[in-house]
Amino acid sequence: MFTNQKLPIKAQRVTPENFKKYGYVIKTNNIPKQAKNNVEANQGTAIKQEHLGVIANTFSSDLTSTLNIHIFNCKARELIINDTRFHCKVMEKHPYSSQVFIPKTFQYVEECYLVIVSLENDNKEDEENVVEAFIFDSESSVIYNNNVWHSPMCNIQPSKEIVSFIVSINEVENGGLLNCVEVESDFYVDL
Ligand SMILES: NC(=O)N[C@@H](O)C(=O)O
Repeated sequence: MFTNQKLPIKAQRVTPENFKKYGYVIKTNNIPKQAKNNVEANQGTAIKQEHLGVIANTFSSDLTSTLNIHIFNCKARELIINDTRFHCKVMEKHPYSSQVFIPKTFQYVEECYLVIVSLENDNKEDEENVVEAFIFDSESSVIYNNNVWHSPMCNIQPSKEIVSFIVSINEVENGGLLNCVEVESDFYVDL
């Protein structure tokens, strides 16, 4: 799975295109003038940018799942080698729900958080996953598709202040592994 990565993974700046196979990137705080998904709303008092992402719910219909809202107040993560390298020790996934993280900071932060992802592979447990890492600014939200492996949220902002994220995810009460599967990992990401 994630304990035999040969070299540190080099993080890249995220775009909707390079992140597409893992989920969605939603840029807030900018109203693209000619975006194809702009529509007028609220009797002309708002510009709606619609269909920017999907929060999937693939729980079995015989389970009661709820689309919950949480806030994760994420502390700055420890970075080594002059704040350039992150040691990823845990990966997790939500088998039956997407998960969205919407950051809130008091000012723009170019390198705000690190998203480390990997697609579920159908091969054996002992085969290494392909992992990619992306740097998000503080005006970009992330939606992880269900069953996409990801590191627990990783605040890398240089000021070392807490970054609060509004988080939404479908969950089954006391669902345990139905809601979240965690595995040990041991690899490095270079910012
Ligand atoms: N993704 C993340 O940071 N953590 C959550 O999935 C969680 O439920 O802990």
